[in-house]
Amino acid sequence: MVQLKTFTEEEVAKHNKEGDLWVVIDSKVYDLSRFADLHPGGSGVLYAPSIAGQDATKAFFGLHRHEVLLRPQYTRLQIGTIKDQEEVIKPLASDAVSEVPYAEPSFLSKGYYSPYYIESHRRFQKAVRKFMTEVVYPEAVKCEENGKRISQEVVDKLCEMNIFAMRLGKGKHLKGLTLMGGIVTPEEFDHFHELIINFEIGRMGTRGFVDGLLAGGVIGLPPIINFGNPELQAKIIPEVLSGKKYICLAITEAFAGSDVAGLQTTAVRDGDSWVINGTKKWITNGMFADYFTVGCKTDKGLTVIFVPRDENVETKTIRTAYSSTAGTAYVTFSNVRVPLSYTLGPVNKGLSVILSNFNHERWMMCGTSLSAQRRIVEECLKWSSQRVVFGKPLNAQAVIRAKLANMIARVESAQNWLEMVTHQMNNMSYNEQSDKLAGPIGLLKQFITRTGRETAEDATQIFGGRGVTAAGMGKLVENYHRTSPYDAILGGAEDVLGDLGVRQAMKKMPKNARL
Ligand code: HEM
Repeated sequence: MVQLKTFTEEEVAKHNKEGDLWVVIDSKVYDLSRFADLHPGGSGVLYAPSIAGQDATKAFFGLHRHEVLLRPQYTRLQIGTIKDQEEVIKPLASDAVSEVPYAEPSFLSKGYYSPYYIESHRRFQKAVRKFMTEVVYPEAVKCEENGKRISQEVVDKLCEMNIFAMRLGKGKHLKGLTLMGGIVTPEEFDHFHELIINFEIGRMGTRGFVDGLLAGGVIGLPPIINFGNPELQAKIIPEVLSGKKYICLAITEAFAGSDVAGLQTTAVRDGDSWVINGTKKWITNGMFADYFTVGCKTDKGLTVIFVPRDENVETKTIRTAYSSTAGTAYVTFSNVRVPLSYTLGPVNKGLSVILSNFNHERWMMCGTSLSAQRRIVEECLKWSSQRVVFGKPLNAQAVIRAKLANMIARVESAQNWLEMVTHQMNNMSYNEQSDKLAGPIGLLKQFITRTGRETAEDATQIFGGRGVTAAGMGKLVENYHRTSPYDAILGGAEDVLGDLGVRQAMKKMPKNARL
């Protein structure tokens, strides 16, 4: 390693003009003489008397994210450090938690206790955070921007840790698998471990990639696990869990969304086969899926059928407000023929197969969505303390503090509700969950997505123009503001879910309840 020189502030101050320009940022001396003309913010700003040859730390952090300084092309600009000064602003270690108040769920905050999380969860969280930071995050940023699907290399690493399998929850599909390099056993793995994965995914702030990260499989594979015939299960489950094949769920159509009973894709029996015709819309991961779990109209109801991609299956990209890394597709089935043995669950009773998936999907979205919302709270707390306006930090303004108070209260209340529901899931049988949790999960998802949009609005106001700029300081806020409506639609529209919650409560009203 090259030993960096040390300089005094007086020495740095002499380099304060075009062709000979140094600045100090957080005790580090940068030679910007040649970079000035390439600086995205222009060269003029760098020659200002308060910047050229001076300590520009405050100005720098009012305009750039710390990550700018960590990019290899910019770290090279550092020529030394200031004598007897030490850097204060350091990047977090890849497994570290943020110390910004409310940036993490309270079980991760120093000195706080939790009734739900035990040592196994904390160990697991540390390992998942490290893996996500080192392996997945760089890929997330790249794919979110270029719109390409997740690379096979990263999928292979995810599958080696069995992260994809864990995202399906606890159960028989985990049997015999080594989870996160053996840090938890399949028997020990519970819905809090799973919640941790969802939180680590959501906090990346790359909403399109969150779905590109095989979300289609999280909802497309369970019908095979729960309703497929043994031969189909033996072939498809290992292929998908090992990342060799991709699967998605194809239910929604241009004709029917939340109104599943209105589907128009048909499956007609012909000897030992189904012949499938129709179209599906908004199919997450459809662009790169090898397999489709398809909701079809049959003679007396709905039937769910497993369909491998062949020349009669066509997928076209749907351009949406989030990144096309999610692989959102319009799918056309033209006389697709599959064996009757590919039927998932009872013929004409597919609605129960579809509904059986919903609670888990919605609960998963509560986790990723709330985590994204919490990340925005962290962004706002940081920004409002480092941004100086009218000579004071932004958080010296009462109106900003009032917005922060509401944001914090929203994530903390949703977190506590979500953890309570997760605790119930850990203790209830599947049937008890269907009976008792469909309503609360619907209401909780409505609460998280609605408050998410309020937080997106508040955050955009706090960040100003940066909140609508896709790169730089406000990039996470911009991404969140643009994409938070997704969570209010996918997995059941917000209003429909709120209504479901209330209808479930009405069903359970005691017959003798009177004021
Ligand atoms: C090592 C030193 C510096 C590097 C590597 C650097 C790099 C960059 C980069 C990459 C951007 C594009 C936006 C982003 O990605 O955040 C930018 C924008 C900018 N920079 Fe710098 N910069 C440096 C120092 C400074 C300093 C000392 C100032 C002080 C005035 C400054 C003022 C600006 C301004 C005004 C913008 C435009 C910000 C905006 O559009 O919101 N930069 N800089």
